Amino acid sequence: MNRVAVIGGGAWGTALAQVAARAGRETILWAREDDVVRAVNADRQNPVFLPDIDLDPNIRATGDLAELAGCDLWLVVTPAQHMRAVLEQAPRCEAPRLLCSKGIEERSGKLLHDVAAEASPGAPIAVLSGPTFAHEVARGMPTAVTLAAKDTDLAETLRTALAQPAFRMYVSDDVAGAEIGGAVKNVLAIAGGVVEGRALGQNARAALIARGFAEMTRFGMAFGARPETLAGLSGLGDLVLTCSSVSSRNYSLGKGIGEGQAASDLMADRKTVAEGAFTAPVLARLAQAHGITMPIVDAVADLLEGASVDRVLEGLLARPPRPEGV
Ligand SMILES: NC(=O)C1=CN([C@@H]2O[C@H](COP(=O)(O)OP(=O)(O)OC[C@H]3O[C@@H](n4cnc5c(N)ncnc54)[C@H](O)[C@@H]3O)[C@@H](O)[C@H]2O)C=CC1
Ligand SMILES: O=C(CO)COP(=O)(O)O
Repeated sequence: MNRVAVIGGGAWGTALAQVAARAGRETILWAREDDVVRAVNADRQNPVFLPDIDLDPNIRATGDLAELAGCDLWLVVTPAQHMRAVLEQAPRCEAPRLLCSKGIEERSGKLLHDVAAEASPGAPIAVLSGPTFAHEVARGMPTAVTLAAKDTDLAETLRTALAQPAFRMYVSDDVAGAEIGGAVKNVLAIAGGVVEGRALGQNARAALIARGFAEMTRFGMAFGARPETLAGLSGLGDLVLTCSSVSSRNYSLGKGIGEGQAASDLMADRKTVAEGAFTAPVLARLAQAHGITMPIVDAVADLLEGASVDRVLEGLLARPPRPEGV
């Protein structure tokens, strides 16, 4: 695992390149934007997606996917909706793919490990997920994540290659659980932002986190996740993080909606990705198709389509009472 490729020069890809370089790996960061490649190589900075952070000299950027062919491990950090296309353009090789993006592919309804398996036949797949704001990880601040692979030897090998005292990796074999937590929390973080933007109060925030977690658990259990994974770093841990801070792009999007701005205006011209906006419609669709009740997710999907905050809130508060268990 000496040569590590990071595919995606956004905030999270750049932060993970820091992690790999600090672990002593020769690290190649593939970025789509020429100005990112230039700035990383010339100035050791990524001013476009992760400003004001000095990057490790062991990171070299490239805009050429062909250069990744000789790498021993690929960290895949594209936005979820672009993962398939980027992997299909990348050279064929059987280096393990560690998927670090969070989402569900909108058009197929597939989790990202299924997308990656189709786009990179023969390559082993693992997933990294958890409460990880990129700017904190890039600065070396203490962080813990879930690293999941069906093959537990692979998970251990990847952990050994990347883990550091301030980047703790907890291994698991629950790939679906790790992915579902990260995908669903992005949608719930938008709702968390609406609570803030509408000044609905701290009680409402706590209710949202608890009832949102019930929705995540219902969905996860139906799709093969284990409850302890959902209650861990990649589920509840990340839900708490992103429902509490404007550092979350999903939360900020929801905050703008709660303050009365149109979701379409907020989404237009965004350079950074708010994955929850793409996951919400497909998650709502999958839940409906499988008879899983997810009223908060449905509410977020409606808000993104332009429904009024007051009407959506009224609908949620008028739901008939039910027993608390999930
Ligand atoms: N930023 C963070 O703190 C964290 C992000 N993630 C996840 O990592 C993934 C990537 O997010 P960030 O690095 O934050 O991105 P970002 O929001 O910083 O940057 C946007 C990224 O999208 C890429 N992009 C835009 N259009 C594209 C296209 N047509 N094809 C391929 N790539 C395209 C850009 O090149 C850039 O890398 C997302 O799934 C996100 O949920 C996960 C954990 C933490
Ligand atoms: O996934 C994240 C932290 O774990 C980042 O959240 P946002 O994409 O909402 O910024």
